[in-house]
Amino acid sequence: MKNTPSPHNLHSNRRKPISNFQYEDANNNKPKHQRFAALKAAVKKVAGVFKILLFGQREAIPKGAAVIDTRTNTRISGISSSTDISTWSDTKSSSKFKLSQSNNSSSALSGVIETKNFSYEEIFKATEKFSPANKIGEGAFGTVYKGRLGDGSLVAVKRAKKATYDKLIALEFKNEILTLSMIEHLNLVRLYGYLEHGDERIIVVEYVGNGTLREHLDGTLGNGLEAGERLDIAIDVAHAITYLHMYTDPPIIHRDIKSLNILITEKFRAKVADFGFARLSADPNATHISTQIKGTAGYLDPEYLKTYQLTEKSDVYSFGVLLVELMTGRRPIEPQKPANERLTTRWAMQMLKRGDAILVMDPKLRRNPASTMALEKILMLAKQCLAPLRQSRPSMQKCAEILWGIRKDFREKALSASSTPHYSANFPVRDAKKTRQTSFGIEDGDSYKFISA
Ligand SMILES: Nc1ncnc2c1ncn2[C@@H]1O[C@H](COP(=O)(O)OP(=O)(O)OP(=O)(O)O)[C@@H](O)[C@H]1O
Repeated sequence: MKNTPSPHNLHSNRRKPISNFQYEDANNNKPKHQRFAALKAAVKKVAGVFKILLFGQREAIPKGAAVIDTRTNTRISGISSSTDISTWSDTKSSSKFKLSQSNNSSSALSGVIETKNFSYEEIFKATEKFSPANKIGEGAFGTVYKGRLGDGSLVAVKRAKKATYDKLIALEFKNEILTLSMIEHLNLVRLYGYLEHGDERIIVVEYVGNGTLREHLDGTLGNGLEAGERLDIAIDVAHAITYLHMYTDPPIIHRDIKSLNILITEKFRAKVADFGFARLSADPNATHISTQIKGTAGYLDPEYLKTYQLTEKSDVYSFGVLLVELMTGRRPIEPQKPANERLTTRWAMQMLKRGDAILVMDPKLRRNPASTMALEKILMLAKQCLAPLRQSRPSMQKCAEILWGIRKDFREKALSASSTPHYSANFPVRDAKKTRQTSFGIEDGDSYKFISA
Protein backbone atom coordinates (compact mmCIF):
# COMPACT_ATOMS: atom_id res chain seq x y z
CA MET A 1 0.00 0.00 0.00
CA LYS A 2 1.29 3.45 -0.81
CA ASN A 3 2.05 6.00 1.80
CA THR A 4 -0.95 8.13 0.99
CA PRO A 5 -3.36 9.75 3.40
CA SER A 6 -6.32 7.78 4.62
CA PRO A 7 -9.76 9.33 4.38
CA HIS A 8 -9.39 10.20 8.05
CA ASN A 9 -6.22 12.09 7.37
CA LEU A 10 -7.86 13.87 4.50
CA HIS A 11 -10.40 15.22 6.91
CA SER A 12 -7.94 16.16 9.57
CA ASN A 13 -7.88 19.81 8.53
CA ARG A 14 -11.64 20.17 8.71
CA ARG A 15 -12.88 23.24 10.42
CA LYS A 16 -14.11 23.30 13.97
CA PRO A 17 -17.75 24.06 14.55
CA ILE A 18 -18.48 27.62 15.49
CA SER A 19 -19.88 26.43 18.78
CA ASN A 20 -16.26 25.94 19.79
CA PHE A 21 -15.76 29.68 19.82
CA GLN A 22 -16.23 30.29 23.52
CA TYR A 23 -14.26 33.51 23.47
CA GLU A 24 -16.61 35.65 25.52
CA ASP A 25 -16.85 33.33 28.47
CA ALA A 26 -13.30 32.14 28.28
CA ASN A 27 -11.89 35.64 28.34
CA ASN A 28 -14.07 37.25 30.93
CA ASN A 29 -11.40 37.13 33.58
CA LYS A 30 -8.64 38.55 31.41
CA PRO A 31 -7.49 42.20 31.26
CA LYS A 32 -9.45 44.43 28.87
CA HIS A 33 -6.73 44.69 26.19
CA GLN A 34 -6.33 40.89 26.14
CA ARG A 35 -10.08 40.46 25.88
CA PHE A 36 -10.11 42.91 22.97
CA ALA A 37 -7.29 41.06 21.21
CA ALA A 38 -9.07 37.76 21.75
CA LEU A 39 -12.30 39.24 20.47
CA LYS A 40 -10.54 40.59 17.38
CA ALA A 41 -8.97 37.20 16.70
CA ALA A 42 -12.29 35.48 17.17
CA VAL A 43 -14.07 37.87 14.83
CA LYS A 44 -11.38 37.22 12.22
CA LYS A 45 -11.76 33.50 12.75
CA VAL A 46 -15.53 33.63 12.45
CA ALA A 47 -15.23 35.69 9.25
CA GLY A 48 -12.85 33.08 7.88
CA VAL A 49 -15.20 30.27 8.78
CA PHE A 50 -18.06 32.14 7.18
CA LYS A 51 -16.09 32.36 3.94
CA ILE A 52 -15.21 28.70 4.14
CA LEU A 53 -18.76 27.67 4.85
CA LEU A 54 -20.09 29.67 2.01
CA PHE A 55 -17.48 29.02 -0.57
CA GLY A 56 -16.00 25.71 0.42
CA GLN A 57 -12.73 24.80 1.97
CA ARG A 58 -10.39 25.37 -0.88
CA GLU A 59 -8.93 28.36 -2.53
CA ALA A 60 -9.47 28.57 -6.25
CA ILE A 61 -7.60 26.05 -8.31
CA PRO A 62 -4.76 27.82 -10.12
CA LYS A 63 -5.05 28.45 -13.81
CA GLY A 64 -3.35 25.81 -15.86
CA ALA A 65 -4.92 22.94 -14.01
CA ALA A 66 -5.89 20.00 -16.16
CA VAL A 67 -8.88 20.40 -18.38
CA ILE A 68 -10.95 17.52 -19.53
CA ASP A 69 -14.07 16.90 -21.46
CA THR A 70 -15.93 13.79 -22.37
CA ARG A 71 -16.73 12.77 -25.93
CA THR A 72 -19.27 10.15 -26.44
CA ASN A 73 -21.85 9.04 -28.88
CA THR A 74 -24.70 8.44 -26.50
CA ARG A 75 -24.95 9.98 -23.06
CA ILE A 76 -22.07 12.33 -22.78
CA SER A 77 -20.85 14.98 -25.11
CA GLY A 78 -19.31 18.37 -25.22
CA ILE A 79 -16.38 18.91 -27.50
CA SER A 80 -15.07 22.39 -27.27
CA SER A 81 -11.97 24.18 -28.28
CA SER A 82 -10.94 24.56 -24.69
CA THR A 83 -11.10 20.95 -23.73
CA ASP A 84 -8.26 18.56 -23.88
CA ILE A 85 -8.69 14.90 -23.27
CA SER A 86 -4.99 14.38 -23.81
CA THR A 87 -4.34 15.72 -20.34
CA TRP A 88 -4.97 12.19 -19.19
CA SER A 89 -2.21 9.70 -19.24
CA ASP A 90 -4.33 6.73 -20.12
CA THR A 91 -2.09 3.73 -20.01
CA LYS A 92 -3.93 0.44 -20.09
CA SER A 93 -0.87 -1.36 -18.80
CA SER A 94 -0.72 0.79 -15.70
CA SER A 95 -2.82 -0.12 -12.70
CA LYS A 96 -3.55 3.56 -12.23
CA PHE A 97 -3.49 6.68 -14.32
CA LYS A 98 -1.85 9.98 -13.67
CA LEU A 99 -3.10 13.51 -13.72
CA SER A 100 -1.05 15.97 -15.64
CA GLN A 101 -1.34 19.66 -16.27
CA SER A 102 -2.36 20.87 -19.66
CA ASN A 103 -0.20 23.97 -19.59
CA ASN A 104 2.47 23.19 -17.11
CA SER A 105 3.87 19.76 -16.92
CA SER A 106 6.70 20.70 -14.63
CA SER A 107 4.80 20.75 -11.38
CA ALA A 108 2.29 18.52 -9.69
CA LEU A 109 -1.34 19.41 -10.27
CA SER A 110 -1.89 21.95 -7.54
CA GLY A 111 -5.41 22.62 -6.39
CA VAL A 112 -6.18 18.94 -6.62
CA ILE A 113 -6.98 17.21 -3.37
CA GLU A 114 -4.83 14.29 -2.44
CA THR A 115 -6.47 11.02 -3.18
CA LYS A 116 -5.53 7.46 -2.64
CA ASN A 117 -4.80 4.77 -5.18
CA PHE A 118 -6.66 1.91 -3.59
CA SER A 119 -5.53 -1.62 -4.16
CA TYR A 120 -8.02 -4.12 -5.50
CA GLU A 121 -7.61 -6.18 -2.32
CA GLU A 122 -8.54 -3.20 -0.17
CA ILE A 123 -11.72 -2.56 -2.14
CA PHE A 124 -12.56 -6.25 -2.27
CA LYS A 125 -12.28 -6.47 1.48
CA ALA A 126 -14.10 -3.18 2.11
CA THR A 127 -17.14 -4.32 0.14
CA GLU A 128 -16.99 -7.92 1.42
CA LYS A 129 -16.18 -9.21 -2.05
CA PHE A 130 -18.69 -6.86 -3.68
CA SER A 131 -21.40 -8.58 -1.70
CA PRO A 132 -24.91 -7.96 -3.06
CA ALA A 133 -25.87 -7.18 0.54
CA ASN A 134 -23.66 -4.10 0.30
CA LYS A 135 -25.13 -2.87 -2.96
CA ILE A 136 -26.67 0.57 -2.44
CA GLY A 137 -27.37 1.75 -5.93
CA GLU A 138 -27.13 1.33 -9.62
CA GLY A 139 -26.59 3.92 -12.31
CA ALA A 140 -25.58 4.11 -15.93
CA PHE A 141 -21.94 4.03 -14.85
CA GLY A 142 -22.23 0.88 -12.82
CA THR A 143 -23.01 -0.45 -9.38
CA VAL A 144 -22.50 1.39 -6.11
CA TYR A 145 -21.55 -0.51 -2.94
CA LYS A 146 -21.28 0.52 0.64
CA GLY A 147 -17.86 -0.31 2.03
CA ARG A 148 -15.86 -0.08 5.20
CA LEU A 149 -12.16 0.65 4.89
CA GLY A 150 -9.48 -0.83 7.14
CA ASP A 151 -9.54 2.29 9.33
CA GLY A 152 -13.28 1.90 9.86
CA SER A 153 -14.49 4.72 7.63
CA LEU A 154 -17.57 4.18 5.54
CA VAL A 155 -17.28 4.76 1.81
CA ALA A 156 -19.35 4.43 -1.35
CA VAL A 157 -17.59 2.31 -3.96
CA LYS A 158 -18.68 3.01 -7.53
CA ARG A 159 -17.74 0.08 -9.73
CA ALA A 160 -18.00 0.57 -13.49
CA LYS A 161 -19.99 -1.99 -15.43
CA LYS A 162 -17.63 -4.50 -16.95
CA ALA A 163 -19.94 -5.88 -19.60
CA THR A 164 -20.38 -2.50 -21.16
CA TYR A 165 -16.97 -1.18 -20.28
CA ASP A 166 -15.87 0.90 -23.19
CA LYS A 167 -14.38 4.21 -24.05
CA LEU A 168 -17.51 5.95 -22.89
CA ILE A 169 -17.29 4.54 -19.38
CA ALA A 170 -13.54 5.18 -19.38
CA LEU A 171 -14.10 8.83 -20.14
CA GLU A 172 -16.86 9.17 -17.60
CA PHE A 173 -14.65 7.49 -15.01
CA LYS A 174 -11.74 9.82 -15.63
CA ASN A 175 -13.99 12.82 -15.83
CA GLU A 176 -15.59 12.08 -12.49
CA ILE A 177 -12.23 11.52 -10.80
CA LEU A 178 -10.64 14.61 -12.23
CA THR A 179 -13.60 16.80 -11.36
CA LEU A 180 -13.99 15.36 -7.87
CA SER A 181 -10.27 15.72 -7.21
CA MET A 182 -10.54 19.46 -7.72
CA ILE A 183 -13.33 20.15 -5.30
CA GLU A 184 -13.80 20.18 -1.60
CA HIS A 185 -16.99 21.55 -0.19
CA LEU A 186 -19.36 20.57 2.56
CA ASN A 187 -22.20 20.16 0.08
CA LEU A 188 -20.31 18.17 -2.54
CA VAL A 189 -19.56 14.47 -2.27
CA ARG A 190 -15.90 14.06 -1.50
CA LEU A 191 -13.49 11.86 -3.44
CA TYR A 192 -11.40 9.47 -1.38
CA GLY A 193 -9.62 7.62 -4.15
CA TYR A 194 -9.89 5.42 -7.18
CA LEU A 195 -8.67 2.23 -8.73
CA GLU A 196 -7.95 1.30 -12.30
CA HIS A 197 -6.82 -2.26 -12.48
CA GLY A 198 -7.26 -4.52 -15.50
CA ASP A 199 -10.86 -4.12 -16.54
CA GLU A 200 -11.90 -2.74 -13.16
CA ARG A 201 -12.68 0.96 -12.82
CA ILE A 202 -13.61 1.96 -9.29
CA ILE A 203 -14.23 5.32 -7.64
CA VAL A 204 -14.28 5.58 -3.86
CA VAL A 205 -16.21 8.51 -2.46
CA GLU A 206 -17.62 9.72 0.82
CA TYR A 207 -20.60 7.65 1.92
CA VAL A 208 -23.75 9.70 2.36
CA GLY A 209 -26.13 7.55 4.31
CA ASN A 210 -29.66 8.79 3.90
CA GLY A 211 -30.59 8.13 0.29
CA THR A 212 -31.33 10.50 -2.54
CA LEU A 213 -33.57 13.54 -2.55
CA ARG A 214 -35.84 11.73 -5.01
CA GLU A 215 -36.39 8.87 -2.57
CA HIS A 216 -37.40 11.34 0.14
CA LEU A 217 -39.76 13.19 -2.19
CA ASP A 218 -41.29 9.91 -3.34
CA GLY A 219 -41.70 8.83 0.26
CA THR A 220 -39.87 5.56 -0.39
CA LEU A 221 -37.41 6.62 2.30
CA GLY A 222 -37.99 8.54 5.50
CA ASN A 223 -41.14 10.24 6.69
CA GLY A 224 -41.32 13.05 4.20
CA LEU A 225 -39.44 16.32 4.12
CA GLU A 226 -40.92 19.36 5.77
CA ALA A 227 -40.90 22.82 4.20
CA GLY A 228 -37.95 24.04 6.30
CA GLU A 229 -35.92 20.98 5.38
CA ARG A 230 -36.65 21.45 1.67
CA LEU A 231 -35.54 25.05 1.93
CA ASP A 232 -32.29 23.98 3.62
CA ILE A 233 -31.68 21.40 0.91
CA ALA A 234 -32.26 24.01 -1.81
CA ILE A 235 -29.75 26.30 -0.10
CA ASP A 236 -27.18 23.51 0.27
CA VAL A 237 -27.45 22.71 -3.43
CA ALA A 238 -27.23 26.41 -4.32
CA HIS A 239 -24.06 26.71 -2.24
CA ALA A 240 -22.54 23.64 -3.91
CA ILE A 241 -23.22 24.89 -7.43
CA THR A 242 -22.11 28.44 -6.57
CA TYR A 243 -18.83 26.95 -5.42
CA LEU A 244 -18.45 24.99 -8.66
CA HIS A 245 -19.24 28.02 -10.81
CA MET A 246 -17.39 30.71 -8.93
CA TYR A 247 -14.75 29.31 -6.66
CA THR A 248 -12.98 26.69 -8.72
CA ASP A 249 -10.63 27.62 -11.50
CA PRO A 250 -11.49 26.60 -14.13
CA PRO A 251 -15.19 26.79 -13.29
CA ILE A 252 -17.06 23.52 -13.28
CA ILE A 253 -20.45 23.04 -14.90
CA HIS A 254 -22.12 20.03 -13.29
CA ARG A 255 -24.54 19.37 -16.17
CA ASP A 256 -26.63 16.80 -14.34
CA ILE A 257 -28.29 18.56 -11.43
CA LYS A 258 -31.35 16.48 -10.51
CA SER A 259 -33.00 15.05 -7.42
CA LEU A 260 -31.42 11.64 -8.05
CA ASN A 261 -27.98 13.18 -7.80
CA ILE A 262 -28.66 14.97 -4.52
CA LEU A 263 -27.66 12.78 -1.59
CA ILE A 264 -29.14 13.42 1.83
CA THR A 265 -27.21 13.16 5.09
CA GLU A 266 -28.55 11.71 8.32
CA LYS A 267 -29.15 15.29 9.41
CA PHE A 268 -31.17 16.06 6.31
CA ARG A 269 -28.61 18.23 4.60
CA ALA A 270 -27.69 17.83 0.95
CA LYS A 271 -24.57 16.83 -0.95
CA VAL A 272 -24.37 17.03 -4.71
CA ALA A 273 -22.99 13.87 -6.33
CA ASP A 274 -22.28 12.33 -9.71
CA PHE A 275 -19.72 14.30 -11.67
CA GLY A 276 -19.55 11.89 -14.60
CA PHE A 277 -20.87 14.53 -16.95
CA ALA A 278 -19.25 17.58 -15.45
CA ARG A 279 -17.47 19.98 -17.69
CA LEU A 280 -14.35 21.84 -16.66
CA SER A 281 -14.12 25.05 -18.53
CA ALA A 282 -10.64 26.50 -18.97
CA ASP A 283 -11.91 29.85 -20.11
CA PRO A 284 -15.08 30.98 -18.38
CA ASN A 285 -15.65 33.58 -21.06
CA ALA A 286 -15.41 31.15 -23.93
CA THR A 287 -18.54 29.92 -25.59
CA HIS A 288 -18.52 26.17 -25.58
CA ILE A 289 -20.07 24.52 -28.53
CA SER A 290 -20.95 20.92 -27.86
CA THR A 291 -21.44 18.52 -30.68
CA GLN A 292 -23.82 16.49 -28.58
CA ILE A 293 -26.14 17.25 -25.74
CA LYS A 294 -25.81 15.61 -22.37
CA GLY A 295 -27.97 15.67 -19.30
CA THR A 296 -31.28 14.24 -18.19
CA ALA A 297 -34.64 14.73 -19.88
CA GLY A 298 -36.77 17.19 -18.01
CA TYR A 299 -33.78 19.07 -16.60
CA LEU A 300 -32.15 20.19 -19.82
CA ASP A 301 -31.78 23.86 -20.58
CA PRO A 302 -33.82 24.54 -23.76
CA GLU A 303 -31.30 27.13 -24.93
CA TYR A 304 -28.48 24.60 -24.63
CA LEU A 305 -30.65 22.14 -26.57
CA LYS A 306 -31.20 24.72 -29.27
CA THR A 307 -27.76 26.28 -29.56
CA TYR A 308 -25.47 23.53 -28.22
CA GLN A 309 -23.80 26.28 -26.23
CA LEU A 310 -23.04 25.29 -22.69
CA THR A 311 -22.70 27.84 -19.90
CA GLU A 312 -23.15 27.83 -16.13
CA LYS A 313 -26.70 29.00 -16.74
CA SER A 314 -27.60 25.47 -17.86
CA ASP A 315 -27.02 24.37 -14.26
CA VAL A 316 -29.19 27.30 -13.16
CA TYR A 317 -31.99 26.02 -15.36
CA SER A 318 -31.71 22.50 -13.91
CA PHE A 319 -31.68 24.05 -10.44
CA GLY A 320 -34.97 25.77 -11.31
CA VAL A 321 -36.43 22.37 -12.19
CA LEU A 322 -35.12 21.03 -8.89
CA LEU A 323 -36.83 23.86 -6.98
CA VAL A 324 -40.13 22.93 -8.62
CA GLU A 325 -39.53 19.28 -7.68
CA LEU A 326 -38.88 20.29 -4.09
CA MET A 327 -42.12 22.23 -3.87
CA THR A 328 -44.40 19.88 -5.80
CA GLY A 329 -42.78 16.56 -4.92
CA ARG A 330 -43.31 15.57 -8.55
CA ARG A 331 -40.76 14.45 -11.11
CA PRO A 332 -40.08 16.88 -13.98
CA ILE A 333 -41.98 14.62 -16.39
CA GLU A 334 -45.09 12.83 -15.16
CA PRO A 335 -46.45 10.73 -18.05
CA GLN A 336 -49.37 9.42 -15.99
CA LYS A 337 -50.81 12.84 -15.19
CA PRO A 338 -53.42 14.70 -17.28
CA ALA A 339 -51.88 16.33 -20.37
CA ASN A 340 -51.63 19.83 -18.86
CA GLU A 341 -49.77 18.48 -15.83
CA ARG A 342 -47.27 16.21 -17.56
CA LEU A 343 -44.51 18.76 -17.71
CA THR A 344 -44.28 19.71 -14.07
CA THR A 345 -42.45 23.00 -14.52
CA ARG A 346 -44.90 24.25 -17.15
CA TRP A 347 -47.88 23.27 -14.99
CA ALA A 348 -46.38 24.87 -11.88
CA MET A 349 -45.52 28.09 -13.69
CA GLN A 350 -49.03 28.32 -15.16
CA MET A 351 -50.54 27.90 -11.71
CA LEU A 352 -48.17 30.51 -10.27
CA LYS A 353 -49.19 32.95 -12.99
CA ARG A 354 -52.86 32.30 -12.24
CA GLY A 355 -52.28 33.01 -8.55
CA ASP A 356 -52.97 29.38 -7.70
CA ALA A 357 -49.51 28.29 -6.57
CA ILE A 358 -51.03 26.54 -3.59
CA LEU A 359 -52.57 23.98 -5.96
CA VAL A 360 -49.15 22.66 -6.95
CA MET A 361 -47.87 22.29 -3.40
CA ASP A 362 -46.76 18.77 -2.54
CA PRO A 363 -49.76 17.21 -0.75
CA LYS A 364 -47.30 15.82 1.79
CA LEU A 365 -46.46 19.35 2.94
CA ARG A 366 -48.49 20.93 5.68
CA ARG A 367 -50.22 24.13 4.66
CA ASN A 368 -49.69 27.13 6.87
CA PRO A 369 -48.81 30.79 6.24
CA ALA A 370 -45.07 30.13 6.46
CA SER A 371 -45.01 27.18 4.08
CA THR A 372 -47.36 28.77 1.54
CA MET A 373 -45.35 31.99 1.56
CA ALA A 374 -42.13 29.99 1.01
CA LEU A 375 -43.81 28.00 -1.77
CA GLU A 376 -44.77 31.11 -3.68
CA LYS A 377 -41.39 32.76 -3.30
CA ILE A 378 -39.49 29.62 -4.26
CA LEU A 379 -41.66 29.18 -7.35
CA MET A 380 -40.99 32.79 -8.27
CA LEU A 381 -37.26 32.09 -8.05
CA ALA A 382 -37.75 28.91 -10.09
CA LYS A 383 -39.49 31.02 -12.74
CA GLN A 384 -36.37 33.19 -13.04
CA CYS A 385 -34.11 30.13 -13.25
CA LEU A 386 -36.33 28.64 -15.96
CA ALA A 387 -36.24 31.77 -18.14
CA PRO A 388 -35.92 30.71 -21.79
CA LEU A 389 -32.99 33.10 -22.35
CA ARG A 390 -29.96 32.35 -20.25
CA GLN A 391 -29.14 36.05 -19.80
CA SER A 392 -32.41 36.46 -17.92
CA ARG A 393 -31.53 33.72 -15.42
CA PRO A 394 -29.89 34.66 -12.12
CA SER A 395 -26.44 33.39 -11.20
CA MET A 396 -26.29 30.56 -8.69
CA GLN A 397 -24.89 32.98 -6.13
CA LYS A 398 -27.93 35.21 -6.59
CA CYS A 399 -30.18 32.15 -6.19
CA ALA A 400 -28.48 31.35 -2.88
CA GLU A 401 -28.96 34.92 -1.68
CA ILE A 402 -32.64 34.93 -2.60
CA LEU A 403 -33.10 31.60 -0.82
CA TRP A 404 -31.46 32.95 2.35
CA GLY A 405 -34.01 35.76 2.33
CA ILE A 406 -36.86 33.31 1.85
CA ARG A 407 -35.57 31.17 4.72
CA LYS A 408 -35.32 34.20 6.99
CA ASP A 409 -38.93 35.22 6.23
CA PHE A 410 -40.07 31.63 6.57
CA ARG A 411 -38.57 31.32 10.02
CA GLU A 412 -39.99 34.59 11.22
CA LYS A 413 -43.46 33.68 9.99
CA ALA A 414 -43.26 30.21 11.45
CA LEU A 415 -42.06 31.54 14.80
CA SER A 416 -44.74 34.18 15.06
CA ALA A 417 -47.37 31.64 14.04
CA SER A 418 -46.18 29.07 16.55
CA SER A 419 -46.49 31.62 19.34
CA THR A 420 -50.15 32.11 18.42
CA PRO A 421 -52.38 29.90 20.62
CA HIS A 422 -54.16 27.04 18.86
CA TYR A 423 -51.99 27.46 15.80
CA SER A 424 -50.22 24.36 14.67
CA ALA A 425 -47.20 25.42 12.66
CA ASN A 426 -44.97 22.71 11.30
CA PHE A 427 -41.99 24.73 12.32
CA PRO A 428 -40.19 24.82 14.65
CA VAL A 429 -41.38 21.71 16.43
CA ARG A 430 -40.07 18.51 17.81
CA ASP A 431 -41.64 16.03 15.47
CA ALA A 432 -42.31 12.98 17.59
CA LYS A 433 -42.93 10.76 14.58
CA LYS A 434 -39.60 11.55 13.04
CA THR A 435 -37.83 12.03 16.37
CA ARG A 436 -35.73 14.71 14.83
CA GLN A 437 -35.41 18.33 15.72
CA THR A 438 -36.78 20.45 12.94
CA SER A 439 -36.28 23.76 14.66
CA PHE A 440 -35.02 26.10 11.96
CA GLY A 441 -33.93 23.11 9.97
CA ILE A 442 -30.47 23.57 11.45
CA GLU A 443 -29.12 20.19 12.18
CA ASP A 444 -25.70 19.93 10.72
CA GLY A 445 -23.79 21.64 13.46
CA ASP A 446 -23.82 25.17 14.69
CA SER A 447 -22.01 26.34 11.61
CA TYR A 448 -25.28 26.55 9.72
CA LYS A 449 -26.64 28.86 12.34
CA PHE A 450 -23.93 31.34 11.57
CA ILE A 451 -24.52 31.27 7.85
CA SER A 452 -28.13 32.16 8.25
CA ALA A 453 -27.65 34.77 10.93
N1 LIG B 1 -21.66 8.65 -2.09
C1 LIG B 1 -22.73 7.90 -2.00
N2 LIG B 1 -23.23 7.54 -0.82
C2 LIG B 1 -24.33 6.76 -0.73
N3 LIG B 1 -25.02 6.30 -1.79
C3 LIG B 1 -24.58 6.63 -3.01
C4 LIG B 1 -23.42 7.42 -3.19
N4 LIG B 1 -23.22 7.60 -4.51
C5 LIG B 1 -24.20 6.94 -5.13
N5 LIG B 1 -25.03 6.35 -4.25
C6 LIG B 1 -26.23 5.55 -4.57
O1 LIG B 1 -26.03 4.90 -5.80
C7 LIG B 1 -26.97 5.36 -6.79
C8 LIG B 1 -26.32 5.47 -8.14
O2 LIG B 1 -25.22 6.35 -8.02
P1 LIG B 1 -24.75 7.32 -9.18
O3 LIG B 1 -25.94 8.10 -9.62
O4 LIG B 1 -23.60 8.13 -8.72
O5 LIG B 1 -24.30 6.30 -10.25
P2 LIG B 1 -24.04 6.57 -11.76
O6 LIG B 1 -23.81 5.25 -12.42
O7 LIG B 1 -22.94 7.59 -11.88
O8 LIG B 1 -25.43 7.20 -12.16
P3 LIG B 1 -25.89 8.01 -13.43
O9 LIG B 1 -26.80 7.07 -14.16
O10 LIG B 1 -26.63 9.20 -12.89
O11 LIG B 1 -24.66 8.38 -14.19
C9 LIG B 1 -27.47 6.69 -6.25
O12 LIG B 1 -28.73 6.98 -6.74
C10 LIG B 1 -27.44 6.45 -4.74
O13 LIG B 1 -28.58 5.72 -4.33
